[in-house]
Amino acid sequence: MTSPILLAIEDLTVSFDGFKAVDGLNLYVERNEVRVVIGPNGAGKTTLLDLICGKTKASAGSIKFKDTELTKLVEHDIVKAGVGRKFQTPSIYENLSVRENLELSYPKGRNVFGSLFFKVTDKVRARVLEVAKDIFLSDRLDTSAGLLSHGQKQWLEIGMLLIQDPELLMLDEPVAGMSVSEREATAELLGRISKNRSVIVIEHDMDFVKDIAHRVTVLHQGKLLAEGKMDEVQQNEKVIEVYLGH
Ligand SMILES: Nc1ncnc2c1ncn2[C@@H]1O[C@H](COP(=O)(O)OP(=O)(O)OP(=O)(O)O)[C@@H](O)[C@H]1O
Repeated sequence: MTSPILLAIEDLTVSFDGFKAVDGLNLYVERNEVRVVIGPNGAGKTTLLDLICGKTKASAGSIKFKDTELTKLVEHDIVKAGVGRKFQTPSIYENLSVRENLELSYPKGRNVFGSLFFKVTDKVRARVLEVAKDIFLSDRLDTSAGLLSHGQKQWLEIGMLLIQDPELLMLDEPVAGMSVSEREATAELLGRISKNRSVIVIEHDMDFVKDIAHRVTVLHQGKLLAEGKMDEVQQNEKVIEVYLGH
């Protein structure tokens, strides 16, 4: 039987000049789960995502993704293993169209021959249309990405990850700067895409967290402060003291 746990983090620690940004952390994310990580500034949330995607190397501990130990892999092998990461600022190609951005992100576009020899096959075209629909950009396929609204750019970047079909998708403050209706659409999008993948989201907007989280992990000073359903976490006195009460 397949394990319900997709990502198992154990005793994870990273020190920067003796300062532990993540300190002995244990975290387990299930398949098809939307996990939101919250906590005050400097709690170690971004560093945690950096560790999972290989941008930062762990000082100690383990990050198991299915049967693969990620701490031993370099960033692009972690992507190939099925982990996608979206940073806070969109990294789309502004002068290319939405369609071209999605085509370039299709996994074969980055094979041994590089994108130069990449052929846009019917299969790729079909997948681009499917993803564009998922991210509400079907009618913007030929628009230059630079002309999209801030929210649409964020969606495009999510689409550029989705087209690679990652089993784990990590998003750092995906709704920052979005309008209310864009936030609602993004919540619906995350609910839909987590039907067949897990999603880890760092977020400060508590209304949005309530909308999307299956479970919430609260970090404080690099350590796990609390974990559970949103309503449990919201009533936790330690969480109110260090974060929600502020
Ligand atoms: N490469 C680095 N070198 C030194 N210190 C670092 C490095 N990366 C992060 N830190 C420190 O680690 C701590 C945790 O930072 P991190 O960005 O992970 O916090 P965060 O929870 O994401 O905060 P925020 O909500 O402000 O984004 C901070 O004190 C930060 O200054």
